[in-house]
Amino acid sequence: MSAKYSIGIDFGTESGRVLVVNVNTGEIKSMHVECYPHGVITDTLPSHSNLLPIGSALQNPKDYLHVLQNGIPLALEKAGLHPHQIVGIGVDFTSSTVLPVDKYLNPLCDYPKYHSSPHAWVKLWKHHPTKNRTEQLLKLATERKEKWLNKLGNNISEEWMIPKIVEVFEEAPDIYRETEYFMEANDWIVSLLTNTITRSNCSLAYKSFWNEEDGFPIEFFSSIDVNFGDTILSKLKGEIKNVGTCAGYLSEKWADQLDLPIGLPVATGIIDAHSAVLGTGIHHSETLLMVMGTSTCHMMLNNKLKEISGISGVVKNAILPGVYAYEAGQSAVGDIFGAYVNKHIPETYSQEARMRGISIFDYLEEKANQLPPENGLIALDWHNGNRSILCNTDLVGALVGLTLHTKPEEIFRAYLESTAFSARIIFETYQNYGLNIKHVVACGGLPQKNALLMQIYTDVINIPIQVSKSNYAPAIGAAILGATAAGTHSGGFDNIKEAIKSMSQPIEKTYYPIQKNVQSYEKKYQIYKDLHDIFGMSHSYVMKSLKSNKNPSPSLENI
Ligand SMILES: Nc1ncnc2c1ncn2[C@@H]1O[C@H](COP(=O)(O)OP(=O)(O)O)[C@@H](O)[C@H]1O
Ligand SMILES: O=C(CO)[C@H](O)[C@H](O)COP(=O)(O)O
Repeated sequence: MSAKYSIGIDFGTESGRVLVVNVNTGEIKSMHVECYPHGVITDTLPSHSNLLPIGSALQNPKDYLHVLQNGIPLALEKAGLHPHQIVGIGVDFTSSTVLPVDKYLNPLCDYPKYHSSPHAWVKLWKHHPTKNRTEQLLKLATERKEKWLNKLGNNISEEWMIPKIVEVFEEAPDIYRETEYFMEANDWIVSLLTNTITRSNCSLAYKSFWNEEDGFPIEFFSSIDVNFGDTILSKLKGEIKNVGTCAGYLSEKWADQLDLPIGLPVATGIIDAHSAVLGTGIHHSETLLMVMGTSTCHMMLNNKLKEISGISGVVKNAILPGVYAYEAGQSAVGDIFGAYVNKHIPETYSQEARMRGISIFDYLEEKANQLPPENGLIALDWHNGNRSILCNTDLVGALVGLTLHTKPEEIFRAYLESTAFSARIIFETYQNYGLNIKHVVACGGLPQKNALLMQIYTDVINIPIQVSKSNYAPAIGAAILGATAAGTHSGGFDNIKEAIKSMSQPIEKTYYPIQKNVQSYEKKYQIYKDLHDIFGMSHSYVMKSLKSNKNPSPSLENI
């Protein structure tokens, strides 16, 4: 009998990856990465010269289709498989990445009349121009004592779906009216492939104020604006399905385009970081997973519900049936290193790296590795705001301790360290609420790319960090869901746990704390925390709750 495979598609911030994974062994038979031709649109829309509002992060939905249309056939060709060896497809996506579509699921940005309106395009998770509106939503929800807020870290983020939709409602009423559905990009892809309208419980619960018990908060929506309340539910309709179920079957149109069998099971979508929990096979409640790339998400599973202020949310059944999944995050990590390397490195460094045939990242890592942890520079890593636990996209980065002699590698190392300190604040918040952390696993692109970074994290948190073998844990997780959607009768699995046992990726390497560095970083971390409080508190929602005589969260009292 020929081996069976599942396709996992991971839509990231800059690119999409298609993996073909053996359902019995987890072997990655082939992989294809497609960079999005339009990338992240921050300044002007294609063929238009009007500047977009600061903080815009839009995308062209055609780029996602490109990943399907090019990526799947190329990955299959590389794998050399017969299409009937594929048992299912799973999709994960960055979130909340949202687009308005018509009743045929066509994106409104494809309509010539809307081509020049930013509100008709995909708003990527890191689209941040909606600060004031989001603050108003939070104020309103807090005043109304909305129950759902407790499970979302007592916060509303600009990175979520509803603030992005309210932005369209208020600023582009014509587009809002003409939108048949606002779709998470993840659900859009799954709905296109299956020719159904399906929504995943995972993105809805973390990003759209929906929950299993109460559904959408319709009264809250009406309190924003009666017209919004009257219209929004119909634009969010679609069958809501749990992660781990089959969303539908590959339509004839897409089967033809992708050269796959008609009727192939397609899994309900999942957020990328959540998918990585499946891909790394984490099931223990005392293990924290860091999904490290452009940003970092800190994921934990637990059978108990704890409502933790400042995290991104806790949702039951979002990753594994019956289990609560916790998410917190840092909205820029690799992005900070990338911005520094691309914009601030002297030409002499780039030349030297080129001459040695290594990347500028590797060159800087080598130089930074020669520095002791005790150097005097400390950075704040808020170049894209602070997602957890201050929940403030307005916050900005800082560098303290510069002299006339500061070298680029010192700054690079300070940035690496600052993201580790920021991660430790999240760790301590989880722990303060009773989520014990005994093991730490790291996956995503960064752990494989920068060993110094991983050693610094290990020394800062003083817990060994296990690095997953695969850079592509989210795509593996998606493939696991594809195999689960297929069921045993088609060569897949009847439940996610069985699929995880066969397909999740092993640990490749473990970093251990170096005690001398642990002590140095302990001191430095205390200074980081002081800076964190001074620069963060004046802006943060914590101050707002203090002003209104509410108790801040225990974790915040401790810092
Ligand atoms: N050697 C390196 N050291 C530190 N950061 C790096 C290195 N190489 C790439 N990066 C950063 O890592 C990020 C890419 O991470 P990756 O996990 O591959 O992407 P994504 O988050 O889109 O899935 C980019 O932001 C890039 O600037
Ligand atoms: O908020 C998210 C998950 O809830 C985003 O998907 C994530 O932060 C972006 O991921 P990446 O850095 O891997 O592109």
